Amino acid sequence: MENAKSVKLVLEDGTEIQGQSFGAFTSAAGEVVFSTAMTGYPENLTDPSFAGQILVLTYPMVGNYGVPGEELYESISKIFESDKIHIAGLVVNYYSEEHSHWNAAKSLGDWLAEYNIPGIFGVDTRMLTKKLREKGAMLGKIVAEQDVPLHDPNLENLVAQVSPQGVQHYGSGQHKIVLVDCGTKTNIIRCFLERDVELIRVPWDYDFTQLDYDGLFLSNGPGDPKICTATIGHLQTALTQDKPIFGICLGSQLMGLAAGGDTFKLKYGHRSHNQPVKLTGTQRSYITSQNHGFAVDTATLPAEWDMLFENLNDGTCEGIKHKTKPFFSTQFHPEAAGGPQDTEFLFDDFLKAVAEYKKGK
Ligand SMILES: NC(=O)CC[C@H](N)C(=O)O
Repeated sequence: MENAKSVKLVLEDGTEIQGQSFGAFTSAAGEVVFSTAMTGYPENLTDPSFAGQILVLTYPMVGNYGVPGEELYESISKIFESDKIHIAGLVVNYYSEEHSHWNAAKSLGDWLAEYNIPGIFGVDTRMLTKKLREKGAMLGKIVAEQDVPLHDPNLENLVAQVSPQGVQHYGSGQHKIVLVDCGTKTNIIRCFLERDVELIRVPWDYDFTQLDYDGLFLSNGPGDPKICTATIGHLQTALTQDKPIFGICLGSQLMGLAAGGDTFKLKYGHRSHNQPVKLTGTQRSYITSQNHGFAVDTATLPAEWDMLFENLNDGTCEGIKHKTKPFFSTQFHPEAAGGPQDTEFLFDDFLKAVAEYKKGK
């Protein structure tokens, strides 16, 4: 892009990297994390789990396929993972303002500018990623004209910021599922609506234990799971009952905490579309889409819980399950968007458990 203004990326260890501005010419601070996914920026940027984070994309050329226009399906987005961009800033190597794709409606830079989100290009993202891998995810900022202080988004209740205010209903299928929305990706809603489900979407701190439902689902979401004490409290009540429970990503961490286990912050997290996981007790592995900075500490799980999936790169917990009750979770994203859809069958497994629970009632 010609005539782009200069901006810099500053890390908490003092590193300063000069680059050029695209998107909004403004300053922003956050936690700097990297994703090695090769595509999927429309999905990633609108995933509420990225709230507060400055995202570094290691794929060298970004923007080529532009950004699609909005289309609605059952009053939710058909294309994006929520109704706005959630990242705090974007860092890329080569930015392509020029784009070409059958459903592109605008450039990535124009889309970022619409939401007042800064981007910086011309950064050696591989050098930067090596640094983040060695030192761990760091606080950082993109600085345009005005300097801004560093701040740690994980100290804030980000879930409260991205969770909806009220209750919404979708679908008219036979299984009544409560979705606790801690910042859900819309593809989770789409995955349910493609199945035989009536969905009741409730805010993160809503007391769903009072509702009449057949199965409980806990969504993904931003920040440190330990901040969601209200959700953990309601979940503890649900764990004393027998209705099936399924959690994804933050939802998995909340299940681990409610069960009495602990979570910890990974050095630099897992963010990509090709993370291998192994199903416990088998030699079966799956390639999964992931975006998380925290994980359940398997060693702290109570005796009635097991690790369900293990990450084959670093051995960390990628899901848990109760030994006797129909409660399970994945740290990865079976709904994909972006990434491989190989584990979408877990939605069917959950609904099978719901049908069995209803039969046995
Ligand atoms: N995608 C998610 O739900 C992320 C969960 C949590 N915020 C983490 O970073 O680990």
